Formats: sequence, C-alpha cells, structure tokens
Amino acid sequence: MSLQRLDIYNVRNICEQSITPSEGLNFIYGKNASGKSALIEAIFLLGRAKSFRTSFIKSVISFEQEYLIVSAQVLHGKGSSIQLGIQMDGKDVEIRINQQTSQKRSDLAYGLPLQIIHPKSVELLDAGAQIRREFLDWGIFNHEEKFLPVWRKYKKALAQRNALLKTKSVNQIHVWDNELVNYGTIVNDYRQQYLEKLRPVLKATMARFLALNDIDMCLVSGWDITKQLEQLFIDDLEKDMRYGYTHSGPHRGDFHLLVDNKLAKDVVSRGQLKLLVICLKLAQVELMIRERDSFGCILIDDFAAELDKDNREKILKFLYGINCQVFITATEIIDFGKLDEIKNYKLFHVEQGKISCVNVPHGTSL
Ligand SMILES: Nc1ncnc2c1ncn2[C@@H]1O[C@H](COP(=O)(O)OP(=O)(O)OP(=O)(O)O)[C@@H](O)[C@H]1O
Repeated sequence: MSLQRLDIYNVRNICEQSITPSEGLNFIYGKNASGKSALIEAIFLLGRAKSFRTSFIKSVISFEQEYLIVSAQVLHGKGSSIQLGIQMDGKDVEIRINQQTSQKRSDLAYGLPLQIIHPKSVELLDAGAQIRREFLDWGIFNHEEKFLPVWRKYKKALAQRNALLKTKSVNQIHVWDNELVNYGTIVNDYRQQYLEKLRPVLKATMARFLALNDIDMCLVSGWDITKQLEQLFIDDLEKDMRYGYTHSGPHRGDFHLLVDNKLAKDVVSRGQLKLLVICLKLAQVELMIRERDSFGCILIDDFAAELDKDNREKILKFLYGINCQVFITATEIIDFGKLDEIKNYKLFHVEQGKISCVNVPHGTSL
C-alpha cells in the first residue's frame, strides 16, 4: 500500500502542490518554516482525518482560505488503486473514497494506515494514559475489524451511564452496567490478545536499537482485576455519583513499558525513551506487515531531533528493510546519513511551501 500521487491544497503554507512519491523512502529537506511538517501533516490528515499537531483544524487551513483538500491515489497491492480525498473547513469534514462520499473516518484509516513519529511522540511513554490507550486501540483496530463496533458500543453505554450518574437518576443504571460489563470485557480481551502478539515483535525491534535488558510490556485493564467488573460498578456507585463518572472499566486502561521491572520513563535517558517510543511504533507497523502483508505510510517529522548519528543510521536501515512507504523530514540532507546504499528513494526539497523533487542519480553520495 503506497501513495502514488499526492495533491495538497491549502495546508498551512502549502497552497497547491502535487508530488509523485517513491514507493519506498521519501526524504524531505528544507530550512526551518519551509513547510516540511505541513507536508507530513497533509498526509496525516488524509489517513486520520485530524492533525497530529492541533485539534484546531482552522489553524491548519492556509491563512485567509476557507478550506483545505488533500487527495491521493493509493496503490493497494496487485496493481489495484483507490482514490482517497478529504476536505475540511474547520467545522465539517468531507471524505471521498473513489468519488463516493463516506461518513466514516474509519474508512480513511483502513484505506491508508499511517504511523507517525515526531518530536512530541515521546509523550507516548511520559504523558497520561489516554495516548497509550489510543496507541493500543489503533493497533487492534488495524488487526481486528470486530473491535471498532464493540468499542463504540462500550463508549455509548459509558456515555449513557455517566449521564445518569450526573443527574443522579440511577434506577435504570444496571441496564448500562450490563452493557459495560459485556462490551468492556471484550475490549479488554482484545487488548490483552494484541499485547501478547506485539510483545515479541517489540522485544526483537528493541534489541536492534537499545542495549537494555529485561524489557516487558503489560496491560493495565482499568479496574481491579481481582474483582468482577459488575461488582465494582455496584461497590463504586456512590463514588461514581459523587464525581459524575464511571471509575472502573477499559476506558481507564493503559499499558506499562517496564525496564528491569520499573517504568521505562523513570529509569532510561531521554534519548533512550525516544528510541523506545520509536520501537513501539515500528513494532506495530512490523506486526501489521507480518499479519496483513501490507501497511500504508510511516511518517517521521524532524528525523534528527534528539537522535544521534548511529541511531539515525540504524533506523534508516530498519526502514529500508521493511516493505513500506516512508516520508522523513530533516533540515539538512546530511541528517539522513548515507543515501548511496539505498535504492528506490526520492529526495524532495521544500522552500516557502513549494515542493520539488531533486534528481539524484542512484549510487551518488550526497
Ligand atoms: N494556517 C497557516 N497558513 C499559512 N502558513 C502557515 C499556517 N500555519 C503555519 N504557517 C506557516 O507555515 C510555515 C511552515 O511551517 P512548518 O511547520 O511546516 O515548517 P517546517 O519546515 O516543518 O519547519 P521546522 O523545520 O522549523 O519544523 C511556517 O512559516 C508557519 O508559520
């Protein structure tokens, strides 16, 4: 799965640009504020229908413009391709798949699975649990089609229960308790199964980048698993009513990344933490390629940030070795290391929102 052609219209300082990327590695370089991240953001918008930098979409639309559009021809193996498009005006989102309008953001995500690594990605291991839940659930969503409808039903039941808690009208609350127990248990099981599959891939990926012993990953369910969830809803009712929300369930779930049985963020260096996050993200991609034989794009914004030359080389080697389209940005070509050993890549230069493909005869040392 890869972008064959990408058209960007009104994304930050990119007014109107089209590129034909390589199926393999795409290196994007340019000075600060040239528009490299805007290009990465455009691809992310297309696959996730949201920005990775802001929840305020108006700020992504070029100044004084009403809307943005990103569209692409996406090759889906065996020569078949689909046309994906998204238009956003800050209020509404219009998704087009092969010229048909779709209401579902999940259709885009299935059409173009994306993984992104950027300087703030380190939050995956040093910020609150929500970002880790989303990480796990995104992996499961791409593995198991049945997961999303169950998760949606769980969230709907949770919203209903919380609404009853807030108005203290708890007579009918057991109806929602039953739904939450039912769907919540399934969500937790999916997470556990996914984590069991991801763990060995993660350990193998980490071994390539980090000399850390005894790394493990374990699921935090979001409730005291020595007790029945059903019983916890009964026991916690008074507390839940006082705060107006449900304290136990997979919506409070998390995972812990442990190094020598301690939370990674408490024992490793900043650079190591960043590498651990990269490993987690690449392990998800690798698992998906193993199980589904394909992936969409890996996006890496600001490649050189906090990574030393050795690690940048190892990451590039890894990316070169997996069958996947990659977009990587840096301010200097030199940050990409030796490109002469890599075939099948394209180099793009960005300047004031204009993207141009730089011709480098393969085998040339940059
Ligand atoms: N809505 C917008 N409309 C037009 N330009 C914008 C908008 N939002 C931001 N910009 C400008 O777009 C330019 C490109 O920003 P971008 O973050 O893509 O740069 P970059 O090349 O990734 O830079 P750096 O290397 O510093 O991270 C900046 O000058 C920024 O001020």
